[in-house]
Amino acid sequence: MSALEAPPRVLTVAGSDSGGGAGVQADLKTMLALGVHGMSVITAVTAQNSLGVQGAWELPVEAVRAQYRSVVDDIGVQAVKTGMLSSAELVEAVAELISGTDAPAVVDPVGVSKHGDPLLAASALDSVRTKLLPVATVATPNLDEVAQLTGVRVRSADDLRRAAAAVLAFGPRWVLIKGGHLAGDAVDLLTDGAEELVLRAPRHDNRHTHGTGCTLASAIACGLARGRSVPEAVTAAKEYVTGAIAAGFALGAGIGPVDHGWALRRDTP
Ligand SMILES: Nc1ncnc2c1ncn2[C@@H]1O[C@H](COP(=O)(O)OP(=O)(O)OP(=O)(O)O)[C@@H](O)[C@H]1O
Ligand SMILES: Cc1ncc(COP(=O)(O)O)c(N)n1
Repeated sequence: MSALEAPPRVLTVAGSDSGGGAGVQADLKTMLALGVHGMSVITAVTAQNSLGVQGAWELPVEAVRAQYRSVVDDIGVQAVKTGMLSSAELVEAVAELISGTDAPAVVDPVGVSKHGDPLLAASALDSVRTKLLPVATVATPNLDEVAQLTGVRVRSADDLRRAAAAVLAFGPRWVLIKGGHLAGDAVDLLTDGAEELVLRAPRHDNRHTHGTGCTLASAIACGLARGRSVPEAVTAAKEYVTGAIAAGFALGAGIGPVDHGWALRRDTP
């Protein structure tokens, strides 16, 4: 890239995590580490730290729409990533904005935080199923989100295919079922119903995993913005998040963040 050439642009539509480990903060750090220009539409502000979510405040839908239009109409995007959307009204507004944007969308259907604090109203689940998933290029639910959205409970890696089929029925082009909450290797399944890719990484015995899901989805969006195929982007993103988990560090008294900067330091003695 020459000095005058702009990097690919990626937009996150997500909530703010004051502790800097998940949400918009994780997304922008991932984008910096992966060499794209990161931009944000903030949907909600959370008071959050290593112990949990102490408060959450949603933004008005017109503030979300205005941020999105400001970015897309002037700067333009090569990929969009969504995270915490909080309410049915915001889910539906964001789905409509994405459907009018000519760029791939990675949808992380964030339901609850690692500590079990709700980040999406129960009344918004149906809008996620019927409005948001159909506009996703890739949806990246974890096992709790799969259960909430489809009723399918994954107990072992053998159940991942059934979970993927249930999510694909809502209309995303691809689904990545994240098996990070299972025991043993960290196994995820990517499929579009025809092609299938199993992504396996050794489980790192590290409790500092705050923000894994946000980081993975953002890294996928970075790959798509560079013009990579979905399997290529997901493979590279899995490698990035695995390294970030291996380097996760303690902060505060609870669960610390993954290290978004690990790949930048990889070649530094
Ligand atoms: N201990 C671990 N070691 C290696 N990889 C892991 C570990 N925990 C999770 N992963 C991987 O991290 C990625 C994110 O998966 P996870 O299931 O944690 O998502 P998530 O629950 O949405 O994340 P979060 O809890 O941050 O919202 C997946 O690729 C998963 O396999
Ligand atoms: C604003 C925001 N968005 C997403 C998450 C999910 O991340 P995690 O499950 O690691 O807490 C979060 N905690 N906060």
